Amino acid sequence: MRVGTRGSKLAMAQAEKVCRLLKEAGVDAEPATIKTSGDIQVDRPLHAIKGGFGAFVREIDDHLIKGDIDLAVHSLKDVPTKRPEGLVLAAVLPRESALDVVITRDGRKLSELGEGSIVGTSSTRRSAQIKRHYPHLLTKNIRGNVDTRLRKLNEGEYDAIMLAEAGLIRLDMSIPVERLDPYTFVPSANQGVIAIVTKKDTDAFFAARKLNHMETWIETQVERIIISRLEGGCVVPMGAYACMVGDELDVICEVLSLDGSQQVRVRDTIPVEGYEEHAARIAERLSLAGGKALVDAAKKELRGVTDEQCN
Ligand SMILES: NCc1[nH]cc(CCC(=O)O)c1CC(=O)O
Repeated sequence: MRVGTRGSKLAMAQAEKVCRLLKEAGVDAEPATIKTSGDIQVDRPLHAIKGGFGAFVREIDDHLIKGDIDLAVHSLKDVPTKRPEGLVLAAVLPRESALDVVITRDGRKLSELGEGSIVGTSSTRRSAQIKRHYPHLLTKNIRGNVDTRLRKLNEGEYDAIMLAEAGLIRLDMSIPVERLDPYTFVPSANQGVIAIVTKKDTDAFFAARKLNHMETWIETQVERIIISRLEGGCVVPMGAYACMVGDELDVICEVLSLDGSQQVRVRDTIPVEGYEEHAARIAERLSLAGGKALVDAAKKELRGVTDEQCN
């Protein structure tokens, strides 16, 4: 089985992990790196690349459809909820960490940074959350892989950077971080989860299925139902996090205005049984409480901006 992925260090680490797990399950698998337009045009800002971030996933999907590869490995949060005809989400691996973390040069926490300190992030969700919870801080776009971001932090261009803890874990980087409370800084839907996409009902599909982690599947489906109902896409400041405890799910979701001045959130516990309908109802509550209006306002303001970086 050829396991296709982008050429970034993180993507390759994810594909290697899937290959290792497939082999342990008795399936012969090897990684196949695909250079996407984003990897080729590294010197251009991401928003200048046609299609933005979702384009990477679509390019890999095209190779899957053509049959160049048998399985595609992605970060689930980058995989749009609408899938091309014939392709399916076959499996998700156990969630490593849904949390966002903050890294500073001297180990200070976000709350210890002085007035006007600059936090690097390209996610509209993260910058809206920082503006809301720490209005004295500034946010500034940052691009590049984790190594590049750390270098920019160390060179003093930023006082802090905020990113997904899962990326650091997958790259085996043990650096001191501040782990942010997910009920304050609600993570992006599906953050910290590796996904395997295949053609429907193929040998590759059934092979991938063996790796599926049911608890993570249910949590991430709840999150996907919520974000797809709000139709925010990848760039709107929105978070959704579901955590399964026994036969219940603790769910929190929120939408913010781009400047963080407005925030609508819903938190509730729902039963695992019938989770699809319960998740849809939570989405409806978020929408009616003003979430939909915030999504539409943010989309309008962001018109023309493609998914520069998924939330
Ligand atoms: N938006 C890009 C992206 N897609 C997946 C991850 C991290 C790994 C994950 O969440 O699975 C990242 C980087 C980040 O948000 O810091």
